[in-house]
Amino acid sequence: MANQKLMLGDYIWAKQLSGDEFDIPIGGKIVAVESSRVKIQDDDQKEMYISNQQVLKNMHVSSIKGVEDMINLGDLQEYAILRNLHKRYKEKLIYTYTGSMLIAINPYELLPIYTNALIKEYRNQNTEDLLPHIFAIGDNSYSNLKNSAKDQCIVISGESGAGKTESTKLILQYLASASGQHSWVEQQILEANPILEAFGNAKTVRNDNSSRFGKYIDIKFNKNGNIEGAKIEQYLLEKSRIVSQNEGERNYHIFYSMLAGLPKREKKAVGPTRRKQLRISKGRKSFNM
Ligand SMILES: Nc1ncnc2c1ncn2[C@@H]1O[C@H](COP(=O)(O)OP(=O)(O)OP(=O)(O)O)[C@@H](O)[C@H]1O
Repeated sequence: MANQKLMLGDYIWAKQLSGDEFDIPIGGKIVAVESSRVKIQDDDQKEMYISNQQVLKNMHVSSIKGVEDMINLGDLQEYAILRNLHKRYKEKLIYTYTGSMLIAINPYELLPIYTNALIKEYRNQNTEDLLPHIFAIGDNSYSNLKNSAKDQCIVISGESGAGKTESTKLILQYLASASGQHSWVEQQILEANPILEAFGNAKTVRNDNSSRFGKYIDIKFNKNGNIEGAKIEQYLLEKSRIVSQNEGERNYHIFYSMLAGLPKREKKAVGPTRRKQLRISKGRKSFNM
């Protein structure tokens, strides 16, 4: 874009020159213009000089403002998608649509966006009138189920620690609440989680509460839309973790819970045997058993 005049205040995309194969263009606002280069400020307020040759193009207005549904991005490229998500995340807007899909970014902090009042707000509302939210996905499924009487499916996927388990619980919380009549079946579905997590979750280097199994949850609704029951199928449990764990990781939570609850004498009898060590220090042997 060497020939086009670059103006102060313009938002541009610029090539990175580090040579890394995963490099993508960066977006920024021009804060200074010189003859052969411009200074830009990126979304983290970091300033850097970019040569005129590195400048790819002006940023589309949809990327400057940010969009709630990325179908509306003028520039539907990986770099524009990542910048949009990053920009929203910084404003604590962790949910963004891409058509009927919802992208969630793990906030790693408790945001005040899962209240009962919000559940009510998302019930039967047009998703376009409200901020993108996981409750809207729950509501969409629930409304489709009621209106079409056809089974619905929500697929939650992502890398370890992305927030799949938390998202599943939030959808269940929404469905339990939306289905109206509070019965103990709904309560049982929600309360089954801690037990399942005790047996199937463990601390890993990426997630203190990592699910080490896949889960298929089947929720049955009656004609009135009330929850009547549920079935949880588990698959691919990481069984090897029971006998060995990588450095910095743990066995399944249940073992620690059991030990924590045992009286001292019993704990000694069933607890992990201490490793025998033979340490030889200056001129004398010491044994740690
Ligand atoms: N919406 C959220 N709000 C606040 N914290 C969250 C949210 N989603 C996830 N977290 C935090 O991130 C941690 C990891 O999330 P989660 O266990 O759901 O990941 P996961 O995708 O299920 O990982 P794995 O595949 O390892 O089981 C949670 O324990 C929680 O602390």
